[in-house]
Amino acid sequence: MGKKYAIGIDYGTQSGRAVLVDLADGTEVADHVTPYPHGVIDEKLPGSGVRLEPDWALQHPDDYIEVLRRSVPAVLEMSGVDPDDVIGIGIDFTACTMLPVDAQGTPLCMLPQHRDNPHSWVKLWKHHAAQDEANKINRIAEARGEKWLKRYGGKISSEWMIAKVWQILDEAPEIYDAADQFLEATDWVIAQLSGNILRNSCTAGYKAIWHKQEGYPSREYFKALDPRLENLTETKLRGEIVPLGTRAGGLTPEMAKITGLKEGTAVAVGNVDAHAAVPGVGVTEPGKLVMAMGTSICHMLLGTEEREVEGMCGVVEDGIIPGYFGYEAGQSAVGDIFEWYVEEAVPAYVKEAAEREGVSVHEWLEARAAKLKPGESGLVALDWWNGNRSVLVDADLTGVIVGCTLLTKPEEIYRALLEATAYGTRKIVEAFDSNGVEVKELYACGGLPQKNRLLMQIYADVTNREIKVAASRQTPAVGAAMFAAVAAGSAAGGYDSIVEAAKKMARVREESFKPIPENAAIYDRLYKEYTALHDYFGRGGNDVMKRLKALKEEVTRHA
Ligand SMILES: Nc1ncnc2c1ncn2[C@@H]1O[C@H](COP(=O)(O)OP(=O)(O)O)[C@@H](O)[C@H]1O
Ligand SMILES: O=C(CO)[C@@H](O)[C@@H](O)COP(=O)(O)O
Repeated sequence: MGKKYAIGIDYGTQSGRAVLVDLADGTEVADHVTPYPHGVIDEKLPGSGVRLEPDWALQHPDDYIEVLRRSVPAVLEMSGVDPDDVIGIGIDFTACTMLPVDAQGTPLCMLPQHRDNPHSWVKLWKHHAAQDEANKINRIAEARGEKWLKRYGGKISSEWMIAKVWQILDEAPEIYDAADQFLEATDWVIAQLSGNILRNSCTAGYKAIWHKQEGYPSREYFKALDPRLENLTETKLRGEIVPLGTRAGGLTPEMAKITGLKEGTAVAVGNVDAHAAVPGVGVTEPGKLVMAMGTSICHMLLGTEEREVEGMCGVVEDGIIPGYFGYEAGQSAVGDIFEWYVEEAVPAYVKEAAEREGVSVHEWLEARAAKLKPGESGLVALDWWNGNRSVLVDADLTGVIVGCTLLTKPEEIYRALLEATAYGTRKIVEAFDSNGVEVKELYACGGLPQKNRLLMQIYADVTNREIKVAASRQTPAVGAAMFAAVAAGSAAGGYDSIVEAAKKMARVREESFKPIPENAAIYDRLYKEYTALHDYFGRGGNDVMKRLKALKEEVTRHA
C-alpha cells in the first residue's frame, strides 16, 4: 500500500484550519486557513442589522461550509496528493457551539421566515447570555440532589447545551417549536459531510450532561426546570450517541464535488478542539495536563477514576481517549484578553512604534514586557474579562487590574494580563492536584505557544512546572486527522485505535520551558495576592461586578 493521508479540520473561534497529514509519521504536508467571512457576530445580525443584546455571540453556519469549499481544495492542491490516497476526514470544533435545525437538517437561520430572529442563529461557545438559565439549572439540580452535578464540578455553565436551549425556549418559543433538533455545530458539519446526523459522545458528555451508563438527566429533572422541557432529550436532543473515532459515513457526492475528495471517503464523527488536541500532542495516559491555548484555554487531563474537582468543566468516561476518564477545565478568555488590550486600550504611540518597527503590537509589547522582572510592574490582575469558567464557574465576573499609577506603562499592563491568565491556570492545576487527579507535566498546544515565548515562560514560572510544546501549529487538526485515520481503519491504511495513531503521528518540540526558581518564588507571592482578590470578588466578599453588570443591563435595556 502506498502513502496514505487524512485531512483534519480545526474549527476555531475566528477561522477554520485544514491540515493534510501523512499517516505514517504525522508529517503535515499542507495546511490552509479560511477566516470566517462573518467572524463572530456579537453586535448585529448580518442582513437585517437586528441588534444583539450584551453577552451574545453568534456565527453563520455557511462560514463552516466555506472552510470546506476553500481549505480542503487548497491543501489538496498545495500538496499534490491524489484524492484517492486521502482515506479519511475528521474535524474538531469549539463547543458548545450549537444551532437549531429543521427536519431536513437546515439551520433555521438560513430560512427566510426565521432569519431575523437572533435565536435561529448558531450560538457560539462564548455566547454568555444564558446565565439566568444556567443559574436555575444549577439551583434546581442542587435542590433535587441531582448526582450528576458533581461530575461537572458542581456547576453547569451558561456556555453549554441545556442553558442555551432553555434560553431559546424562554425568549423565542417559536424558534424552539420550529426546531426539529438542536445540534452541536461539530455534529452538524459532519452531517453535511456524511449525510448522517450522529451525536458524538464527547460533546454529549461534556456539554449536554450525557453519561455513558446513565444517559441524560431524568425527565422529572427537565420537567422541574420547565414543563415544556420534559421530553427534550427524546425529541430535540434525540439521536444515536457514538464514541470518538466512529465512522459517521462516507463523503456524500455533493461534498466530494465541493472539496475535491473522493466520494465515500471515511468521515469521522465530530470532536471538540481541545479534546482532539490531546492525542494530537501525543498524550494518551494520565498525569499529563494538555493546555489548548488560544482565544481561551482548555485544560485536559486523563484519569483512571471518576473524581470530584471543584469547578472542573466535566469528567466524561471515554470523553477524550477510550479507556480513561477525561477531565476538562478551562479559562474562557486568554488570547481574547490580550486582544482586547491591543485593540481597545493600547495608546496610539505603541501602535505607531510597532508599525515603524514592522512588528505586531503583541510582539512590541512582548519584547518590552520581557525586560521586566516578575513583580516589577507593581500590578496584579484578575483574568475575568469573559467571566470565570474555572473553579468559580460564573460568567458574570469581570476583569480587574490593581496597582495602576500615573507611571504605569502599556507593557506593564500587558505583562500583568499575561500573568493573570497564568494564575488562572495555576488555580486549575491546584484544583486537580488537591483532589487526587495528579498533574505531573504540562503540554501546550494551540496558537499562543507559537506566538508568545514570554507567555510560556511565565506559565512555567507561575505553575513551577516544565512545559512541553507541541511541534505542530495545528495540533487539534492533527488530532482530528488521527481520528479520521481511525474511522478509516487499518485495512484502508489508517489505524485501529487512537492510541496507536497518536504513537505514530504525534510530535513535541525538542525545546521546553522550564521554571526559573527566582521567578517562581516571586510568583508564589503574587499568586497569593491573586488568590486574595479572586476569593474577595469571586466568592461573595464583594459582588460589585454583578451589581455593575446588572446596572449596565438595566440601562442598556431602557436605552
Ligand atoms: N503575539 C501574541 N501574543 C499573545 N496573544 C496573541 C498574539 N498574537 C495573537 N494573539 C492572540 O491569540 C488568539 C488567537 O489564538 P489562536 O490559537 O490562533 O486561535 P483560536 O483560539 O481561534 O483557535 C487571539 O485572541 C489573539 O489575541
Ligand atoms: O470550550 C471549549 C472546549 O470545551 C472550546 O471549544 C472553547 O473554549 C473555544 O476554544 P478556542 O479558544 O477557540 O480554541
